[in-house]
Amino acid sequence: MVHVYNDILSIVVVVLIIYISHFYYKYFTRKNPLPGPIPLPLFGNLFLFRHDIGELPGLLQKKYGDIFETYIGSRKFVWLCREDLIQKMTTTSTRSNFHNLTTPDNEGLKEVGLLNTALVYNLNYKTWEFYRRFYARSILKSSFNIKAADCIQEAFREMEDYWEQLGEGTILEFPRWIKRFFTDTTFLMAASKPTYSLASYYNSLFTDKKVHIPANSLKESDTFIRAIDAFVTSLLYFLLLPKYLRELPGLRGYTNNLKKRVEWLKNNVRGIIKERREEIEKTPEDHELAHDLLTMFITINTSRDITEKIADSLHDRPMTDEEICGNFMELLSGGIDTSSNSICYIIYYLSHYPKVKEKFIEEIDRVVGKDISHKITNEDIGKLEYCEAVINECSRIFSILPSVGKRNAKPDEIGGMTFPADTQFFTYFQGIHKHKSLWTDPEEFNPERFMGKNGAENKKHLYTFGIGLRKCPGRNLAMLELKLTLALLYRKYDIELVDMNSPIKYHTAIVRTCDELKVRIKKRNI
Ligand code: HEM
Repeated sequence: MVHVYNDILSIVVVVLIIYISHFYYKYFTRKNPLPGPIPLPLFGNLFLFRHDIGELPGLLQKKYGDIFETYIGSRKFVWLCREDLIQKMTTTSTRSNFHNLTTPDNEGLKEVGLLNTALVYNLNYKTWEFYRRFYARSILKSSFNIKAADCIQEAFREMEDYWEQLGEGTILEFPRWIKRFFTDTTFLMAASKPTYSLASYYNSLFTDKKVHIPANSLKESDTFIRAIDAFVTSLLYFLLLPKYLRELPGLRGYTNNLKKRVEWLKNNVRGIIKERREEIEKTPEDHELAHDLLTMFITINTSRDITEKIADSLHDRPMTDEEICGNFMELLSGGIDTSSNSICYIIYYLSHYPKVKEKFIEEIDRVVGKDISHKITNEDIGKLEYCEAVINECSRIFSILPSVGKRNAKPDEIGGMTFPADTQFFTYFQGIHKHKSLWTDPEEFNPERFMGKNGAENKKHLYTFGIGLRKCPGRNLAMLELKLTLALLYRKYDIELVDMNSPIKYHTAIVRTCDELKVRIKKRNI
């Protein structure tokens, strides 16, 4: 018996040695070798990802230069950290050679049901163009900005009421509040429906006066937030991690949990769509329908269409429930984490740069006025130039999405090297945003670089909202949300960090997520 075991063990060892030798033979004789950490068989450089994935490429850039490679499992990823290396990706035509990172047969995305469902992982340009057209004629329109500004101010008033109840000077865990705030505003804009997420967070604190929330909503709103988080994580997790790693004993539970939460979100959104369809059917033809994104999705190219002439000969059909569901989920996930985390980092930087903060508040007082009952208009927001420069500078120095993935359809040349079709690239925006060839004193927080005559030129090198064809369709709305929220906060309040010595605490899962930012909020003496 012992002999049999020894024989099996010898075979296993021989197979392993052959496998590892073959792996390294292939690795060291690969075409177009780039510098980068040496991968392990089966795992690649996965263990390096114990570092934050926003920071890791920066560390590797210092060691290996502006173009290097890493491996996840056996998949190779080429990192591009200098602006000239991503130039070919700036083209906005669907005939561009550079597309989203996914492939038409990505098994992970198929498994979680996120392939070709909406915009992000859609490789079918006929439907992708239809949805992009929808964004262009809805969210990017100024008429939608009016609705957005109303929703933001409504949710802000609610948040202030809770702060008032908690008492001035109470320490607030700001990332929790602002995420709830953007969840409520985004949902109000998208579906004119309350999610009670601010209310449920307030009720979860030790407060005397609880807010009345309809039964079930409290639990639903927390599950909802967790489901959106799972959705965002899944976008990267299922795209990149091969099945054999997702199914490892330590990861299987996590994988299943993500799938369960994404499924919960889908079912919930399907329910919301069904409810709204019924409401629309019951509304007489001569009555106005709710002016929100959900109604736009449902009525597009129907007799009740409330969108602005989206139809053309190529896009003249209504959307199916599954299309609406996919787009609605992306809309929610695209807008909440990005905006709420941006606000946290802006508060952090403003607190550490008092002169910038002074100028920033001076502009808000000048443009919006000190009358806090004044409803901030879109015209006011348009005039907040320095505020926009602060947002831009913050996203340069601490990029909220440090990198995005791209893939070439045909062989292409980058940096003097020819890459075969289907090479997987990561454009490392954070590296570009701090590259000495582009920026003077890149480590210095200086919003002035986005003001005046140099400002417009510098903005061309800022990739906050991505690049080329897939550039963020929510960018105008995002800018409006950030400027308005900052104006509402700073026109009325002094925001102090509780610990000025603490570095920013965050982790990156696509978006750099602020884990902790304790603040004290007091009314300003105005
Ligand atoms: C501060 C806020 C935001 C930032 C920093 C941001 C950033 C980005 C970036 C970097 C991309 C990837 C672009 C690329 O692949 O090159 C993207 C795509 C996208 N964003 Fe945003 N975004 C923000 C807000 C929003 C909002 C408010 C929405 C929705 C209303 C939204 C919806 C989307 C969608 C649907 C895509 C996928 C586009 C496609 O693949 O065609 N984002 N965003």
